[in-house]
Amino acid sequence: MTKIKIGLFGFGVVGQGIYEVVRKSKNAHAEIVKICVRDPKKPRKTEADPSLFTTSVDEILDNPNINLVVEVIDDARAAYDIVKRALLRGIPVVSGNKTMLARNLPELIDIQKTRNVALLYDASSCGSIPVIRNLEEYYDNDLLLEVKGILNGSSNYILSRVFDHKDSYANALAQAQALGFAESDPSFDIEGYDSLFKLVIITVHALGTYVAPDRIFTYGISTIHDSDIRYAREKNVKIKLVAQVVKVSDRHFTMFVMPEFVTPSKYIYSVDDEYNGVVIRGECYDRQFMFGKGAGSLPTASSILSDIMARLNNYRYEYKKMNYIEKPDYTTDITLKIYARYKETEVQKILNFSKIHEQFTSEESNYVIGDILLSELIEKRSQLSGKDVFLANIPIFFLNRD
Ligand SMILES: NC(=O)C1=CN([C@@H]2O[C@H](COP(=O)(O)OP(=O)(O)OC[C@H]3O[C@@H](n4cnc5c(N)ncnc54)[C@H](OP(=O)(O)O)[C@@H]3O)[C@@H](O)[C@H]2O)C=CC1
Ligand SMILES: N[C@@H](CC=O)C(=O)O
Repeated sequence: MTKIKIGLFGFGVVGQGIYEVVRKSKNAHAEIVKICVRDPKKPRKTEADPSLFTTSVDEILDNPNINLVVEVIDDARAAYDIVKRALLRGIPVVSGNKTMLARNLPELIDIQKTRNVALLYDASSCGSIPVIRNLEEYYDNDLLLEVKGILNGSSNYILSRVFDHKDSYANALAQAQALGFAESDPSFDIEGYDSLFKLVIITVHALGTYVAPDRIFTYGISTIHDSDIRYAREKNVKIKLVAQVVKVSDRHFTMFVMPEFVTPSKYIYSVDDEYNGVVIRGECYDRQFMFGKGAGSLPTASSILSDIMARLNNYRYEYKKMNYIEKPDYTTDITLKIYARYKETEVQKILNFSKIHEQFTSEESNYVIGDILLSELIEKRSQLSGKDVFLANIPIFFLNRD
């Protein structure tokens, strides 16, 4: 069996976890031979031989002994450059970088095909949960109707702390950062972009279709207010940041990321802290549920280790669903029922609701519950930025056969 010789990019939260799990694993037949970082002198929790460190990308890419690149850096542009160069040289890559992947997947898929080289990235979506390989291999048919869930550990950790432990939002965010769950720029977590990037990747493996991130409605949790939490408690629901890709008819699917009111009967209601939960719904089997740690050093590293081991058997994604004869098209022409809470901003002057179900005004805050087109939300998204508006989806069942 060929030993895997790894050139590792990044030695932060995830990189150090990889170093630990590779050392622990007796059957990995893998060894980290070089580690590229920004600052080799930086003090780190995990001790590694100083001679392993470099700041030179070429020192890894030009090393003929290295037969696998593992990329876990927090700079998406630099990551794109490293991963593309490695693949073009025929060096297989394992990456956990969802920002880089979601922005560049079509090109990276093309390079994998033309250069006959593998890029694996299960750790990029839902940390330790093997969601990508399952969607790619097990759900390799067109019975899949929906993939929906909590894809971001940090925002879920914050919501759990605020909701269940009455912690302050700022404190909970600081904890998510200290525990290594949050992105270097935590606005990616709390504004929903991290969930969005994961959803883009998941959709490629669920339905065989790439939708560029800027075409997808994304709303985060940063504007959540005590009154939203009170409202949810009164209704006996929890607020979760939910990402979903759903077939709305035989010919169309939709996708979006936004907070959602979740009732106790739903699997994701009990997904707390940094855990993620993914519900997969299909034509003949109703629902299946995957649950596990979505962020953190060792959980993420264990997923990277699984991809490293998969390379021992030359595993690669085949993107079979991209070649399906009939694939559903992306639509934003669907109606959602949403809760919009605001104080100063006159939401109804910005958002055009097709139907109002409920309205409430008070000195502290106001809300409206109404029906609205997803396309309208996308069009008006920029007008809501920086405003005192919190949105939450009130789920409805979509599938109408056409
Ligand atoms: N944290 C988590 O739970 C998860 C993270 N991920 C993803 O993994 C990646 C890494 O995350 P995480 O470990 O948390 O981030 P950290 O900030 O902890 O570590 C980032 C590492 O990248 C290195 N780095 C940054 N830019 C460069 C560059 N241009 N060349 C070489 N090295 C560079 C840094 O070097 P230096 O140390 O010298 O500054 C650091 O070692 C991100 O893409 C993230 O989205 C995925 C799943 C879970
Ligand atoms: N910041 C991410 C890390 C894992 O992907 C998260 O909180 O889920």
